[in-house]
Amino acid sequence: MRRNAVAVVGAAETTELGVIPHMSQIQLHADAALNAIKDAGLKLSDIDGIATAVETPQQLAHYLGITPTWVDGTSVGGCSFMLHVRHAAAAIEAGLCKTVLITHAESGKSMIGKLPRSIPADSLQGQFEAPYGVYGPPSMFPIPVLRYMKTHGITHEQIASVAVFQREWAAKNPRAMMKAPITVEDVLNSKMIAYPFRILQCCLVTDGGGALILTSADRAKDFPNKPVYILGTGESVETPMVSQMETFDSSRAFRVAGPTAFQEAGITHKDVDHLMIYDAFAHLPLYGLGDLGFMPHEETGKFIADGNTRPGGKLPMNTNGGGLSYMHSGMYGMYALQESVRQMRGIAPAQVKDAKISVCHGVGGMFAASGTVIFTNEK
Ligand SMILES: CC(=O)CC(=O)SCCNC(=O)CCNC(=O)[C@H](O)C(C)(C)COP(=O)(O)OP(=O)(O)OC[C@H]1O[C@@H](n2cnc3c(N)ncnc32)[C@H](O)[C@@H]1OP(=O)(O)O
Repeated sequence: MRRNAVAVVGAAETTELGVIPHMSQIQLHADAALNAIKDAGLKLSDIDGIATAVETPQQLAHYLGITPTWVDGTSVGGCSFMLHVRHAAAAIEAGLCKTVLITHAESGKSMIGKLPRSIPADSLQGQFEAPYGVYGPPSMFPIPVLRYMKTHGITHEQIASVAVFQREWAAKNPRAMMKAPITVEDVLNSKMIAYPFRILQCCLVTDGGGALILTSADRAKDFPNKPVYILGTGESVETPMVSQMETFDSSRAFRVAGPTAFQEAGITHKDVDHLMIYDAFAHLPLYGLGDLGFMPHEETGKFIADGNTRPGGKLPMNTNGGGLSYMHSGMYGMYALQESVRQMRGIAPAQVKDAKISVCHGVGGMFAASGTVIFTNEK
């Protein structure tokens, strides 16, 4: 895909975030979508492409009353929206549509208009993992981490520091759910959820959503906001079963998606001003830093614990507070995309000064899938 050929011209979250029991999931979708369309200065009828996961494109088109010429219902968990950006950019470049709405929302906390997730008995996970008690993220995600720690010499304190520094970012963000300062000791003394993860190392369960509007860069100058260009993208999948990962020391999907995006963008790691690494649980930024090639895995824990990703650090990461402190199950990867776009527009609550390149990396279905988008505000 050509660099900078497609731009984000609209971006918005739901009006409220957190606990929203008076809105159903599809209403949250519509709220995010209408806010993004307004942000782009468009009308609903201008949208000719829809990408969405969890709710299907047809449900969303019906609810919004539009008839798109291009749809994408790719649903690979939390990074679906990174893949939607990649697919939408390709579709716009190919002339299949002009203006794409990517939207995601969930009533993750209030469960209004949403069925609880279940693992089908006839799926691979249902047959070979769930019967052994590995059921759902808090019991699946922690399995590889002990092997990761042992192989790469990572300590519990280093992983706890991810939560501590993200809370520092969250304290600067009025919309973050959790803002009170925490220490490494607080994290390691908080309620045990699934060893080794304590509650402060697990993402929040919330209601909310967000949406993006993409169009060709040639048209982007006609929109009210500073365009944010798509410099590079990558995607991959490995396996839905944590027991079948090639290795616990690394994610194969990360190692494909991340470098593909860097290669497409034509940048090196030194060019990155701002980084979002999807943090459903506190260890994921370590895997991301290693697998995306920022540094060897052995150095990731020390790099974070030394404060390099905290406010004022040399690689600002998860600057809205991330899934651990901003909000998570509700927006999934959309919270990371929204923050990358805000940073590139220069309007983030904790704005990184002069940031020109933002890398946004997502994970889906535990380590099953991965998507990376590299944004820039310079054409
Ligand atoms: C799907 C993909 O593709 C990839 C992914 O993203 S997977 C991730 C999907 N999301 C998850 O798995 C969510 C993980 N988190 C959780 O399940 C829950 O937060 C949890 C099990 C960790 C805690 O739930 P719980 O024990 O029922 O806590 P709960 O009784 O709701 O709250 C107790 C207190 O802790 C707080 N709290 C709850 N979760 C918290 C969290 N994650 N971090 C910090 N504080 C939290 C609450 O605000 C509450 O505080 P008050 O007492 O002051 O009101």
